[in-house]
Amino acid sequence: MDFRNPYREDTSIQDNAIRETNDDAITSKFSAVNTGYIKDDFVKFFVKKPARRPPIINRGSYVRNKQLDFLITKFLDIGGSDVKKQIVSLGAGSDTRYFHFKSLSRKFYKYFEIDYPEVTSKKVFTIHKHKELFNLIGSDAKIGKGGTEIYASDYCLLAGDLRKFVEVLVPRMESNGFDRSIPTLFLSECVMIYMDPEDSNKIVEWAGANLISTMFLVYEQILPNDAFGSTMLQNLKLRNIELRGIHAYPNLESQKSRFLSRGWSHAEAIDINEIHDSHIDPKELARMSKLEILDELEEWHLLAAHYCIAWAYKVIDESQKLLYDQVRFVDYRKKGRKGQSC
Ligand SMILES: C[S@@+](CC[C@H](N)C(=O)[O-])C[C@H]1O[C@@H](n2cnc3c(N)ncnc32)[C@H](O)[C@@H]1O
Repeated sequence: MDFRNPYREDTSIQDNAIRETNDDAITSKFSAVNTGYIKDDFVKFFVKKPARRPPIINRGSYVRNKQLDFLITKFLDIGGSDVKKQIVSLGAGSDTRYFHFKSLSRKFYKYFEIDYPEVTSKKVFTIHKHKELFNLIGSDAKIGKGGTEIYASDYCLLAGDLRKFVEVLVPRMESNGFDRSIPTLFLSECVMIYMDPEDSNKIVEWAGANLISTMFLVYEQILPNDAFGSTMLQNLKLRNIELRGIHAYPNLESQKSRFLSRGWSHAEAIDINEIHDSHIDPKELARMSKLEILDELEEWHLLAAHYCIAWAYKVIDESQKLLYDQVRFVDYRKKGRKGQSC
């Protein structure tokens, strides 16, 4: 008799498929780096099979990376760069942001990265293999848990399942220096969208309830119900990937209310079209137009409408609100208008 639970097997097939999305993410970033859209000296170490992506994907990667980096930099600047701050990158995969920021001499009290052990073991291997990466972490770095984790003075890579964030991962972060009393940024870049909302909500609720000063930054898909959105879901389903969170947070309003309904102080959400058209420096747009031609404009607008960046902050001390209100994009349209009226 076969006692295997078919549903459990199904879950592990889906979990595997979700882990594989990490390869897509890093391949796309590498394509954008190689084509000249973004600068990052570390992505190359993590790519298994380099592939050139079409112009709309490269442009999307540019907007995503540039603007997430911009908001993270704004967070790190709150109160001055000497104020201790920590970052928790949920489902960090092969993300190279820690290395990129460190190479720019950015300081963190601690940068935590969390992913499944199947993913972190590969990251540990790559970091250990390349001195360009290992040297940035520092000579005191230790590898643990069977080669799936790294503990260093300002970096901590942990292996675990985000569905057990509060019960398992918070104690593990705390035994590795996580400090509830300092400003903390949570980053979910194409991660919570793969989780059941009951599980991802617990992370948002825990952060809002237990930290004195915190910011959450989300990049993920929206608009599942129009023609483009349902084709996107069908295509992913063929690869056993389900966007479990998209129906709970299907648009910009719900992306904001995910935080506001849980007592967060402030939330914003903008789609990639709006960011591209209003918040990217026109000089950068001109530079990109020389890299390659973006002639599939209709497809670009559709794609860009289906991804958003949302961010929220929660502070106990009201006076901190003024500091967090500075975490916002530059509005180049307003800048232009101001310039014309002078
Ligand atoms: C699309 S990749 C994004 C990686 C990275 N955030 C980036 O943008 O480059 C999604 C990542 O989330 C991780 N992930 C998804 N669900 C997770 C869970 N329940 N626990 C731990 N990691 C998870 C996957 O393993 C994968 O590495």
